[in-house]
Amino acid sequence: MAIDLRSEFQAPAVDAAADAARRVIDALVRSGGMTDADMSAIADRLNAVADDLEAAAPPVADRLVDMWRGDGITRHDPVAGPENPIAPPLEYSAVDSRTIEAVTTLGLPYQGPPSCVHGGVSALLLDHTLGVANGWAGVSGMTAELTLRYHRTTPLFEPLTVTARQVSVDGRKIRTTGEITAGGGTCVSAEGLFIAKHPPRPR
Ligand SMILES: CCCCCCCCCCCC(=O)SCCNC(=O)CCNC(=O)[C@H](O)C(C)(C)COP(=O)(O)OP(=O)(O)OC[C@H]1O[C@@H](n2cnc3c(N)ncnc32)[C@H](O)[C@@H]1OP(=O)(O)O
Repeated sequence: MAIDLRSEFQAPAVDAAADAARRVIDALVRSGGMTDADMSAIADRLNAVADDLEAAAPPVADRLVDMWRGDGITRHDPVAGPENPIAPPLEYSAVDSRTIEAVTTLGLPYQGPPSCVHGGVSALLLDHTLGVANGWAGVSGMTAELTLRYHRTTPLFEPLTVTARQVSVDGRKIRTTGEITAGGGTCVSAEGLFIAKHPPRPR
């Protein structure tokens, strides 16, 4: 069952623009210096798009309030946020009442070792996914500790399954585990300690 706690804030045109930006990021990294494209002209065109966006954008303080409307999963975060071009984005499904998963395939912008996912990117995906699992299970908090074990390299260009499960809640201490698997094998596993605390939302 797909987890969709943000349907009231759907913005298909915004998501489509973010998707286009993801294509641009991927194509830029893929091109590097090995392209016949006129990169100076492309830089001018991209800057023209940024000029249009900046001219029409709200003050940051107003946007921060807007980002934190509602109580569900955010739309702007760097892992699952459909409106954030640096998010793959992950789309979560419920496995059971305390477990969630998402399947994603990462490309060149997320590379660390040759043809493999950067370890910091794996940490980002797991931190956030453990946090969302906590929200899904009903008690969430902030990351106090995140312990990772990199069992083997995590491949680019192959489907990755990112899973997280809330294991226990003891007072304010929430313990959550997760892993990234590829082809049925564990690439990265994570253990997190979260403390039930919620910074005030911008108003
Ligand atoms: C649907 C919605 C989806 C929502 C989905 C959203 C998903 C987003 C997920 C993103 C997660 C993040 O990246 S969060 C961002 C990264 N994390 C942070 O920035 C956190 C920075 N740290 C802090 O703000 C603070 O240190 C806290 C909140 C972690 C704890 O501070 P505190 O609230 O003052 O609590 P404090 O009294 O110190 O500690 C409470 C108890 O926890 C223990 N404790 C505290 N920290 C630790 C620690 N590192 N290791 C061990 N134990 C610790 C203390 O010993 C104490 O135990 P005892 O004496 O009671 O036994």
